[in-house]
Amino acid sequence: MAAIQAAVQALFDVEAQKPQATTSALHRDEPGSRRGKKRCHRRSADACVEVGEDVFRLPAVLDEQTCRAAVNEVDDRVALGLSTTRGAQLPTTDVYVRDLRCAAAIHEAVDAGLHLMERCTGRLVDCKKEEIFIITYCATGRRSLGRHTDGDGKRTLLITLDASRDYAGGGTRFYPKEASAPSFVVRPARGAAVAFDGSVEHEGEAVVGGRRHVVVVFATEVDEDDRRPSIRAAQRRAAQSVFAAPPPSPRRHQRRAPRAASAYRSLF
Ligand SMILES: O=C(O)CCC(=O)C(=O)O
Ligand SMILES: [Fe+2]
Repeated sequence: MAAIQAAVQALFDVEAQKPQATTSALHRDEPGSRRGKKRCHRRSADACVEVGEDVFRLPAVLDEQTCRAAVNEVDDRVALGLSTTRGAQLPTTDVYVRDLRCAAAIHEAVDAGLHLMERCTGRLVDCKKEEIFIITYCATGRRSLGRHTDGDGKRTLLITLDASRDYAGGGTRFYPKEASAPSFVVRPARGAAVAFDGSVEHEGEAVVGGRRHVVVVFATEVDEDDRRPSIRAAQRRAAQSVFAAPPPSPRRHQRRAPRAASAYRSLF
């Protein structure tokens, strides 16, 4: 068990790295794939991939149950008229995460996502938890969000809460800074995310069926100050909790130790 714990710890002790252009788990996360339905602690924390300049796909940081709970609560609050909007320029239907019963789980998932963002970009970012919101689109109401940037110096994390079969259209379209590069759409699987530099132009594609819900986090780079170690440690702990399998109970562990150990190794 000690060896397993050490192996898991070693993963998270790796400080910010150059962009991870791995692969596999990501592609298995594509909408519609069976793996998209598994719990996020079964995914590799390294499954981030740069899909365009300064645009990264991240693996699932939220499990299906929490995604469903959040979607239900958001829809209830919208039906009760308890939503906000971002304003005339970018009209949206938003609900603050801080108002949801599952807020703690989403905040932990956001911290895990911010940890992965540091691993992708080499930059430590943080956000104000009370400002995180969920934007909801539906075919018969607010269905899209016009082309915009989120601002220089900002890093945006968007976590998808719906399975791709729950809505038609939708996704985030990116317009690369390189004018000759074509735009592209990212539609992460439920619980998975996309992270990007806020200066990259993007838009919320029109939803033409069903509903789409996205957790929106505007993060900023953390200056070289005393808070860095504690912020980094908190994000690393969140990633450990999200990606590491829960420790087996002592009795189960005694019975099944060899299998558990190999399962851990194949995760990381
Ligand atoms: O819905 C999306 O995919 C984009 C959301 C977005 O860009 C924003 O909330 O600023
Ligand atoms: Fe945006």
